[in-house]
Amino acid sequence: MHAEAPTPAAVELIALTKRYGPSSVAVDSIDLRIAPNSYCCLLGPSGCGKSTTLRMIAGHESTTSGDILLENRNITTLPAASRGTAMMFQSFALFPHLTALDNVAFSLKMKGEDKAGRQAKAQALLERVAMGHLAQRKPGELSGGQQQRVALARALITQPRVLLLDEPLSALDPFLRIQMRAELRQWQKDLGLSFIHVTHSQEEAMALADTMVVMNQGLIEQVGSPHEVYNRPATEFVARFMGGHNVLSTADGKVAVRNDHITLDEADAGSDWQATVSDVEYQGTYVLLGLRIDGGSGETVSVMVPEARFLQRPFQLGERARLTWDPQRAHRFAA
Ligand SMILES: Nc1ncnc2c1ncn2[C@@H]1O[C@H](COP(=O)(O)OP(=O)(O)OP(=O)(O)O)[C@@H](O)[C@H]1O
Repeated sequence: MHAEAPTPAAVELIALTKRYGPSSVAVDSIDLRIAPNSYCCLLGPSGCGKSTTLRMIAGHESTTSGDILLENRNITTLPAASRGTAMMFQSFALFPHLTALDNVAFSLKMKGEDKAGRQAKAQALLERVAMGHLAQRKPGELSGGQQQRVALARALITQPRVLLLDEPLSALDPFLRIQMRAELRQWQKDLGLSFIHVTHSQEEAMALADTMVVMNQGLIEQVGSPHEVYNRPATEFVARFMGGHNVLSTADGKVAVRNDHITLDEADAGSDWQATVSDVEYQGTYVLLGLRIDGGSGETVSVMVPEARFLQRPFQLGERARLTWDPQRAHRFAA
């Protein structure tokens, strides 16, 4: 009896490392498996190494050591064009003087494919992203969303197995960004490819990802679904970076408690966690309160109170309150 071969990862990184100098480690021996047909977001603050990781996968940056496998094929030293990846950049990097059709057909032209063949393939891809009727427009005559679709078609024309996206939405205004985010997610599902998307936005990563990879200082802090990462942050860094959490020093050590899992009650001198309201921010469906904990530490805690509850007891600036939470919702960090 033969055991079934495990499905290969779309992309696997093995001890992948990038040094820009003897004392500058941009990516520090990371291991990662990205599932086939999944949306993966590399997330982290500026300088954490996410773009360098993406560029190494794309072949736009050499590796210092380690391996990159694409569907079990070692692509670590292959030229970018032979890897089976394609890249979509911030602000899409379309050629302004070429029509949408010629932008999409460009890489086939570079490969020497004849004009009729490459234009037919480019037109078919533009149809696929609902841009067929605008094939003769130049980028300057298209909206931001339409440009994104052209950029996608251009990336897909090389028939990649994995699409790499470097901050593709950051140049768009907030309204379009949210609309385009939904389109990216839909395309990934429709195309059945894996997308690897670099972003510094927690919100964007949570909205898009099947798998989030949170990076910090060249290392991976946590890999998991948005739900796992948000509800069980592995480290203090992840809890603070994701936002929506308070990191509290308790008798049992540091714990993370979501700001919507803390309740405010009347101050009561005999109990722990007495605080003074230092900030009240109305945000529509809820009110966000900042409170300074009593005692020397001056720690502040944020508490998200649903609007209706706040209206029952509208704590004001300078008022005293007591914080409570269900101990089961106080999350301890791994190791
Ligand atoms: N070409 C380079 N030469 C030297 N150092 C570099 C180079 N590119 C990046 N670095 C350094 O490597 C580290 C990781 O950079 P990288 O661009 O991967 O981070 P990032 O998380 O993508 O940040 P950002 O969101 O700001 O682009 C940073 O400390 C950066 O200064």
